[in-house]
Amino acid sequence: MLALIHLEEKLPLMHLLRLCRFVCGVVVLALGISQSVALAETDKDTIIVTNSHSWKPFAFSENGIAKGLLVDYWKLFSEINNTPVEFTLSDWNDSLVAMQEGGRIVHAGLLYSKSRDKYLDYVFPLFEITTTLYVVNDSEELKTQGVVPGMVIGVVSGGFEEEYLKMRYPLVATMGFDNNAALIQAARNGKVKRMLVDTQVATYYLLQQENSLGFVPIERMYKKMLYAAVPAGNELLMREIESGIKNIPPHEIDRIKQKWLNTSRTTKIPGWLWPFIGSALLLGAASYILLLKQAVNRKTRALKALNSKLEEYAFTDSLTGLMNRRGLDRVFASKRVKIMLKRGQLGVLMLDVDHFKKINDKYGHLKGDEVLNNLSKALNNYLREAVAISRIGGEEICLLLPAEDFHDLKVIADYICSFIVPQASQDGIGLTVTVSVGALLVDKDGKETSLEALLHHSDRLMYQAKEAGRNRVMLGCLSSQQHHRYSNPVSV
Ligand SMILES: Nc1nc2c(ncn2[C@@H]2O[C@H](COP(=O)(O)OP(=O)(O)OP(=O)(O)O)[C@@H](O)[C@H]2O)c(=O)[nH]1
Repeated sequence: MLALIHLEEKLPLMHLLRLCRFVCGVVVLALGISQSVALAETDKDTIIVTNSHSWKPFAFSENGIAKGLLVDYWKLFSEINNTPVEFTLSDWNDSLVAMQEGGRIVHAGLLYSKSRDKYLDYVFPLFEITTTLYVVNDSEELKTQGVVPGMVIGVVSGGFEEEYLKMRYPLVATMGFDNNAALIQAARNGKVKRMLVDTQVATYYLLQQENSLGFVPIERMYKKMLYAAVPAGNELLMREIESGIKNIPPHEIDRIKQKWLNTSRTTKIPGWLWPFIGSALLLGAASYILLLKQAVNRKTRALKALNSKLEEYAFTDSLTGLMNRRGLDRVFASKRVKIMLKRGQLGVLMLDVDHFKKINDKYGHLKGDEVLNNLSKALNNYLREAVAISRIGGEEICLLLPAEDFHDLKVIADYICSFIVPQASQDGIGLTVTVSVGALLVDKDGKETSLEALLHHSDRLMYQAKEAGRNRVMLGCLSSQQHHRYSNPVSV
């Protein structure tokens, strides 16, 4: 620099310009170097992540691929912090040896112990883990025994379980296995009767087996945190891991825990099962609705039939099957009768069996019933034109018939008395049936057209027929109150 100043003093302006260009070049070069240093800082080196290759569900190797809760955790760490990681899973002891060799290496998760403290710096608590003593399920004695001196307990070599037992139960013998898979296999083969294993690991392994109850947990030994650890003294790596872990959102950690710690055979439902169950439920519901609809329709039809039957019963006389008084009311209210009334074409006939009491007394009540039945059948069979044939009293039958005038009414009444009524007689036992009839022609001039009134007038005519000697017809017209006596040739 002194030399440069010296030059500045001596050289003219041209040289001064050249000097300026040189200084600028030096500055640009310096900037370039500092930039490339900064680039090297962001382009992070790969971190080796180590753990066991048989510690399901925390870390394990399947077909050469690293899997498990801790593997997912460190993959997430890598993604979020843009730091490449590489998994080197091995037997447990080898993973600890690798940590002792140092370098840019992280132990994915392990328990704190004094012996490990010598070569590890623990960074961050990751997950809680419980460790349980398991015994074979076939011995009640083993199940109730607990930990006693001299007993042999299977453990993973170099694992915290081994260290824990030696420290807490120095008189207990341990049988070491390279990894959890080997330990559990030995337990299942009957080589060890007791084993001290992390609860989550045992649950995961045992649930994969057919006979999951081969081993039972008898005592929870401890509950501790799993830590991430770096080789002792590597401050820079420790800080990088610590700040990187803090960047991981808690819900992502929960998701990973959910994925690995809630895994069991019972929850493994194949993907196709849900749509299948959905379709089956839909189909079931649709069939149920259809069946329900059919059942409701069937029941409605049956109910309708029953209702109409009940209705018919309500309008029918139970002895003769003729319509009763209610039935007569219904027919009288019909359009057909209204038209007949309007046109003056309705005949109302009141029939009363003569000396019916005598028939009952002489032949018995049942024979009296039979007479009523036979008379009803004959009326039904031969009076097709009748609008109504109704039994309205004991032996009283009322007929509504079309009749335009007295002549019509006379012809019909004659036909009834001389042809239809005798059908109820039983000549073999000397039972002759005759009736007295009140036959009312409802003239179109007639003002009073209620059924009550018509029955009353026809009844009066019928009683006149009785008074006149029975077995005869008394004709009458409502408007004129004219009565025509008509005698039937048949006599009692
Ligand atoms: N068998 C039978 N008898 C009945 C029934 N309903 C009413 N009677 C009987 O019919 C008889 C009617 O008698 P009455 O009203 O005195 O008249 P009758 O004997 O027919 O004499 P006249 O009507 O005056 O010709 C009574 O004895 C009643 O018990 C019935 O459903 N079945």
